[in-house]
Amino acid sequence: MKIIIVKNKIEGGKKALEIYRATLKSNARVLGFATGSTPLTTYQELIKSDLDFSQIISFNLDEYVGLQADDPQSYHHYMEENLFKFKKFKTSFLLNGVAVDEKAEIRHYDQLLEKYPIDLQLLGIGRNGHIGFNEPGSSFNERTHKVGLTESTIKANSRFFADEVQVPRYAYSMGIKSILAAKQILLEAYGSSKASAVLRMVQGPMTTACPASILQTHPNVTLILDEAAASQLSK
Ligand SMILES: N[C@@H]1[C@@H](O)[C@H](O)[C@@H](COP(=O)(O)O)O[C@@H]1O
Repeated sequence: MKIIIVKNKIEGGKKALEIYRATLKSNARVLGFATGSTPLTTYQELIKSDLDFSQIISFNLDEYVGLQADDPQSYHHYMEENLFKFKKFKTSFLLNGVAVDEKAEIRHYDQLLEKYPIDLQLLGIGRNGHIGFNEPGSSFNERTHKVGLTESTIKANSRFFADEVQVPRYAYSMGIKSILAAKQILLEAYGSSKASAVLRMVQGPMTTACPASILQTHPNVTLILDEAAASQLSK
């Protein structure tokens, strides 16, 4: 894993932009995006940049089950507001949170991912080490699937909702196997609340108890961390 330490998430966004620039230059055609507060400065840098995404296909990691695309808390809405309305993409694939046939939706997403392999997957990390919505205990061998969210994730994500009761209890997520299939992975983590998850991801044993620890096996992972998120790593 290549680790880049930055002062803060603003600087992190600028470093991430350099990585996107290099990736697009090397003819990448498919980008995988993430949601949450972490990638926001990266999206701001992409928006301000001269990068052209009009020939780029994008995927998103996950979506809440039960939320319509235009629901303000949906990840569709997040992507629209924070990136897509400013930068035009060729096509953007997201899981449909209100699909009537859940199994067909999952199968379809896997087929799309197989057809358009991801060149660069952006990730955040949950405080419990989850990536996408692959919670502790998730199999390393799963592709897209439906997950029940843990209490800690529901609590952490409730800050985006009026109250905790409104946080959906289920989500669709690309699985660990789909994430590992990306040619390159960029994970960003900022703030002391992520320090223990970062430690377990980088220096802990590889275990499903910390889903992000599997990234130790991927040949091309870059971490952008601020000093607080990196504070528990041994030098
Ligand atoms: N499904 C998302 C993850 O993709 C994200 O990485 C995580 C951390 O969010 P934040 O960046 O807001 O800390 O939250 C959610 O659970």
